[in-house]
Amino acid sequence: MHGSRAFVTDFVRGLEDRVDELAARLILFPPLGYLPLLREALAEAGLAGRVELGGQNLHPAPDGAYTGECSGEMLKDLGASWALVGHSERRQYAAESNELVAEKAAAALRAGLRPMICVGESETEREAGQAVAVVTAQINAVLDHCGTEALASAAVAYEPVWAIGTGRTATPELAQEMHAALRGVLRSWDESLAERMPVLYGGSVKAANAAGLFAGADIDGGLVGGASLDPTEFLGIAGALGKTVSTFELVLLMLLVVDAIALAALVLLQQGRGADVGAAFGAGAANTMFGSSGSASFLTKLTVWLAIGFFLISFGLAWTAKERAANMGNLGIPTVEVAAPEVGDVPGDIPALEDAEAEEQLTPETEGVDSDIPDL
Ligand SMILES: O=C[C@H](O)COP(=O)(O)O
Repeated sequence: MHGSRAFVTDFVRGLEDRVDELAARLILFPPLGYLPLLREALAEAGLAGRVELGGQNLHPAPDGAYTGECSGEMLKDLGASWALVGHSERRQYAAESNELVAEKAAAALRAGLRPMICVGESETEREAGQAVAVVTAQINAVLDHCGTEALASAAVAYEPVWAIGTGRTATPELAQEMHAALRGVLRSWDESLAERMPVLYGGSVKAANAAGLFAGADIDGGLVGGASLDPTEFLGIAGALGKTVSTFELVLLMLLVVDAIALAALVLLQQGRGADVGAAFGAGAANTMFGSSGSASFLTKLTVWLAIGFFLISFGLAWTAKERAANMGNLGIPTVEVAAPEVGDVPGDIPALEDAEAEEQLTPETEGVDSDIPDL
């Protein structure tokens, strides 16, 4: 519950020139009242197709006498394509049960929205060694209610309650361990779904820690709260998911192509050397164009310089590719396809973290700001 009309327009202004270079898929979940304004501002900035929108909550019913509520159908009508379900603050402050969250996920699917299913354990649950069991029950409730086929378009967000808006970020190792456990639960339902379903991490993600978190093999992106209120932070976090080819790289690529063509032409030209080279420029060219020593030495020098240029440009491209790869833990949410439903047993052997280990892995950081406008 952050923001204002002015904030929305300023936020989009802060994004507009810098979104194109990002490889990450971006979804904004504004407070409901600002959804139309944000949609309009994004369209004006030319970002309508680039940034997706989602609702922070929805009612399970499609319509009816539910004062103060908003249905999935209404969110869709307002331009949303996603809906958050089971956010820890909804679970905590609105007492949303696993069953209600599952109904909301089904309502989102019915309305043609993609559910972002939030799961996460409280500090007490973690200290009791129940972290994996809690998130397993949370995700199972949704899978059981909706079925794996319907959930092919969904995403999961693991957001440990103790890390939300507290500045206490899960270490990359702890986050990866929980994500691997979640992936294991998904796999127990459907192997294909487990591979395709994006599992995002949320909980005091910042530009400074995003790359480390996103490097986890099972961490496909972030559900960002407080840090997303600052466009620069937001872009920094999204940038940790990779960037598209920069203008510099494009220029290098073009130079490489021109260099390669020139090099190939010169090599072919010099195949006959001497008189043949001169002949290529017309009668007497060898003595008039390149001096008495002939064109061969000039062409040889040119070839050498082009070859040097070729290697330098190649090294430049290799360096830029390396830099990009270093920041590319993941390219964002992959396209999701419908997977065949196949309900299996839920594994009961996923290890919970020991208390001492969990305590050690809770890393205190600076105070964070709680928010409701996450991104991926
Ligand atoms: O909705 C976002 C998550 O609750 C994370 O929030 P946070 O980044 O402020 O900790």
